Amino acid sequence: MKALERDYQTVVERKANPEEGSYTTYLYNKGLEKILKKVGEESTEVVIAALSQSKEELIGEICDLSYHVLVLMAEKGITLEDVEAELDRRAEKQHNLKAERKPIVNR
Ligand SMILES: N=c1c2ncn([C@@H]3O[C@H](COP(=O)(O)OP(=O)(O)OP(=O)(O)O)[C@@H](O)[C@H]3O)c2ncn1[C@@H]1O[C@H](COP(=O)(O)O)[C@@H](O)[C@H]1O
Repeated sequence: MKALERDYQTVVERKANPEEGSYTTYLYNKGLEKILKKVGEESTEVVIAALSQSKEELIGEICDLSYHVLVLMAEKGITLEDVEAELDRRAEKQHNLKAERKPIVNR
């Protein structure tokens, strides 16, 4: 997804070059615990929105969570390619398992 790639590049850039007034820089300065706290908070807000709010509000909360996960990834040196490689590995594994499955014979 292009927006995720763009935002990931932005948060990585903020790590290399901190900017005054940047929320991302604020998070890095606060450190890992603060980033993890935000990921936890935003996850809970996604759950609440899914249960009781509109689709638009849920999309907003998913965006907040995605952004904070990107900051966590940059903080931990994880790239989008790392995540993509793991997703590909899982898809390949599921594909192979599916090929091995015996068809269910209807009686
Ligand atoms: N996608 C986001 C994004 N989503 C959410 N947020 C910020 O996340 C914060 C979360 O709001 P909260 O009310 O939960 O938190 P808060 O009360 O403001 O602050 P704390 O609880 O963290 O103390 C808000 O201040 C939002 O502005 C984001 N901040 C930045 N981005 C992206 O990151 C880019 C760089 O932003 P800066 O680093 O600010 O230049 C931007 O161009 C955006 O693309």
